Amino acid sequence: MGRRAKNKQGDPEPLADANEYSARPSAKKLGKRKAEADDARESASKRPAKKLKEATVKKGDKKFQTKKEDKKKPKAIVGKKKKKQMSEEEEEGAEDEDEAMEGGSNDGWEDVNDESIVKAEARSLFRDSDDEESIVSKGDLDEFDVDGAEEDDDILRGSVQELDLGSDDDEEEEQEPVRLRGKKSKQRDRPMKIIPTGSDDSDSDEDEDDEDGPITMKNMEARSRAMDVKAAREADLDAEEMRQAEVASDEDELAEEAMEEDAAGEEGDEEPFHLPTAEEREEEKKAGPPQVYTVQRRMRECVRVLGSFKKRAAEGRSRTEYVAQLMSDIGSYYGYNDFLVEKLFQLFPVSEAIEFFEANEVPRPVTIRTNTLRTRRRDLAQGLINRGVNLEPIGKWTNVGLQVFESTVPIGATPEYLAGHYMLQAASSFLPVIALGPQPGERVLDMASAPGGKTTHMAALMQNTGVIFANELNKARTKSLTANVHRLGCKNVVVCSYDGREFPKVMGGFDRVLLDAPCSGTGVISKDASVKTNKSDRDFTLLSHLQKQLILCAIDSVQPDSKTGGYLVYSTCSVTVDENEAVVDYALRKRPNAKLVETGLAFGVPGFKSYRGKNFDPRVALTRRFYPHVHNMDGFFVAKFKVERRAKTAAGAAGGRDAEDGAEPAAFAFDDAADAAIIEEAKSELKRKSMKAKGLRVPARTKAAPAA
Ligand SMILES: C[S@@+](CC[C@H](N)C(=O)[O-])C[C@H]1O[C@@H](n2cnc3c(N)ncnc32)[C@H](O)[C@@H]1O
Repeated sequence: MGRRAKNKQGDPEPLADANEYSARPSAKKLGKRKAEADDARESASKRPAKKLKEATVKKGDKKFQTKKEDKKKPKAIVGKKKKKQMSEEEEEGAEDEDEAMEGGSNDGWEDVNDESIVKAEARSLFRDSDDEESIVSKGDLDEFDVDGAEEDDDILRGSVQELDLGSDDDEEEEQEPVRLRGKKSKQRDRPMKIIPTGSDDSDSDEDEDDEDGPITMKNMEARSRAMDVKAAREADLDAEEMRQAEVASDEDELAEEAMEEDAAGEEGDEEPFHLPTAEEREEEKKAGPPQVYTVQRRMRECVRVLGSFKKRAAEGRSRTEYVAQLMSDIGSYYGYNDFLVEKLFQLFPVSEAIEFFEANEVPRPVTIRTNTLRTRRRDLAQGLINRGVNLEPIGKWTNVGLQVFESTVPIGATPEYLAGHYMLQAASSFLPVIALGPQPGERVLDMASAPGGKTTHMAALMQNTGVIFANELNKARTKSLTANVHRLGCKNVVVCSYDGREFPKVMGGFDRVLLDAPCSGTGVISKDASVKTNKSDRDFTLLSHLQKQLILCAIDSVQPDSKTGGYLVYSTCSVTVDENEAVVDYALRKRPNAKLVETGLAFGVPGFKSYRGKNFDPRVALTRRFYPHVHNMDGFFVAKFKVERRAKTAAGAAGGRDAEDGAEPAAFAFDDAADAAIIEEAKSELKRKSMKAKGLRVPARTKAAPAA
């Protein structure tokens, strides 16, 4: 995977890939963290400008054929195992390109101003779009329709190394094209004359001419025979390619094993690894921060041992000791406080935890959301490309997102930005709005809305109809919210400033509610490193409590009888369970009329059904988690509820919370009563259990359990 591809917001991997990720050993990478992180930092916003030049490929160019053949290669050729090897080669390739750009006439940025390139680039931008925009755009771009249009797009989008970048057709015959892993393309081995027919005495030119000529009674049989032979030969060649690719794959695996052995050999030169005892760790702490090299090596060793404990652990040492050492080293290496390291470490299998901490050191891709109230994505892309912005659609899952790779202008100050054509917005922030799916004409509440990324997205989806109440507790933050609402031309938004916990008292009966809750921000550490050290246990307790209160109010603000909706989406930019699954589970228990439903998001990892001995409602698996190391986006959580009419319960009647009559419940009066009833019941259950354990006679239950 190339530098660009590595940072491109490609279609995020499904869960299966997350598992695969977790299975990948990370220890090897540790020693190279600095270099890789620096490289990634640099590349997160870059892609080789040569891509623009690739857009100049013409119809009939041999590159099309090369790419077409490349497409046939089995996946093994570009499998994950080769990532490292490929990225090294691609870097070399990228350097070559840079040199070419400096010295030659093919300066990538000059190319940007070439209208045809801009159009060709724009064409590649909208290939995956499945929205109206793409339908509209098609006509404009028809002039670029050439044979093998599919392949054209692939060429424009392909990794640089996969392409022959020579711009001169004449030269191409002589030049050895740049190939993946320096392997010779099988395409080049194909005989020029591909149809050895019975009438082989004729020269190849004639054959070709003949092929293009009209089918006549006379040549029909020969032509049919020739086609059969051609098909058979193609099949042979494909089989041969497959075979060779498999051989290549095996060779790569052997090479990788050899590299691992070499590395082990090098390590063998070092002193044997010794896991410090608790006392030694204490002494080391007193002596000041350990050498980076020591920490790196220890982390590598601990991950290795924990990955195969029985085989590799030193005699007499426990798993807990290795884990303790590893967490301590992660803390000092990445700069987290002990509390947060442990909290985050516990979320993943060991090697995946390292991937997560690593990913937090690398910035996420810069992404923008097209404001469809003002423009279309293709027009925006074209305008920005004209200004020297190198961008591409984020992925198939969004038809409004663009990823910015490089820009000669500040993205937050272009005329398009000032005119409200886009919002600078993390890709993960699109997700809750997509999940909520607000409809035109609806009445929507955004309970915690500043600075308005999601509010303005919803306004666009609702086509400026209906009404969105954009609430924000912090008055100072309503300024940026209001500014964005104006800049993006949202006319259906009412900004208000209440504590979210006052809803639905202030206002209720919404078709849809978004609660993008205040959170610890453990999903956005790459943006705000202060989270690493400024969060304590108490913070999480308080936040979780606030989130639980807010979610109940959000549920109560939904109109269960909504003709079009009746949904709530709860989201956070945190990955901790206390702020996510625990809150959702609490809401399910407290509000039996709220049911979890599918988020409708095509990717993401299911929420935890149980965590550290605590079992959640099994439906919690319908929620979705997003991780920096898996999806290359901020850590995020999304849960979607369908709110139904409340059934009359004893507890509801006692608390006066009965929506059967359509009255808005008095938020806290009811909540307290309902909570008290549940607590009371839990206490009596405990008492019953304890009496039973003591062998005492247990009295009959006096109260019916609340509906599950
Ligand atoms: C995660 S941010 C919201 C981001 C916003 N949804 C967006 O997309 O731009 C959470 C917001 O909740 C606000 N907030 C905190 N406590 C609140 C409360 N009790 N009621 C309403 N808003 C609150 C914070 O000031 C913060 O602006």
